[in-house]
Amino acid sequence: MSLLQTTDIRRNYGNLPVLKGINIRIEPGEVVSIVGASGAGKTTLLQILGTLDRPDSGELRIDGQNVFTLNDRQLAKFRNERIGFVFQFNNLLPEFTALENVCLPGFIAGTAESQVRERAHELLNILNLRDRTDHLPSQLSGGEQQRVAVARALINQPAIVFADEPSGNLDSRNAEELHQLFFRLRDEFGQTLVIVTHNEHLADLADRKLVIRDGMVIA
Ligand SMILES: Nc1ncnc2c1ncn2[C@@H]1O[C@H](COP(=O)(O)OP(=O)(O)OP(=O)(O)O)[C@@H](O)[C@H]1O
Repeated sequence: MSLLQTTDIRRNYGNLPVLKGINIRIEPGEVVSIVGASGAGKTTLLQILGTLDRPDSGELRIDGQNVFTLNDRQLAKFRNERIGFVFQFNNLLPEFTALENVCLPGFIAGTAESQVRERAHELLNILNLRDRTDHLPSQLSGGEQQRVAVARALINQPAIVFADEPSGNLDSRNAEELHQLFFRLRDEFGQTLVIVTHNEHLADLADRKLVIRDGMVIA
């Protein structure tokens, strides 16, 4: 069974059809890029795949769960436990340290504090942030902040991670480092990732590239 499967997902904004019947499958351990012109519907699709938005019609299964049959509370719990997110602007909480930011989704999930902290340290080590655990976001470089956001996305061992323009705000060296990190997570941990990007190099490095045009997957 695929890790993620959509059936005829449609989404309109008012009378503007933005997604016109999306059918995709994503297999465990794949890095899939989503590309397409501005306004093609990439972010709208990613928001729906990440269960942050509901489609007007169609079905989404993640890890065997038909997610839009869940009510909002059940869906929020599913999202917290099974899905990780990395956004262009990392949304780290400015008054919390790197370690605390990484721990937060683990605490929300109700996992034992000692277990969450242990895993957060482990992730920060893996992401080469061992010396940055007690820094506030403002005391970190853009690349470091984004790696903290990746650690936060991984704290609950999600089935899948969605990233929307994750390197859009980074210089080319930091962007390249972040891209290498995504592939390391795939290779070392079998992590599944779906990445919306305008970065052609990253899009081409992915195991598979989905091209969205005018609300449809054309390749
Ligand atoms: N909340 C909203 N209300 C109304 N229209 C919206 C809303 N969000 C997106 N749209 C419209 O839906 C279409 C698709 O937007 P979306 O953000 O998904 O495109 P995109 O492919 O991610 O573009 P970009 O590469 O510029 O980020 C656009 O025409 C956009 O104006």
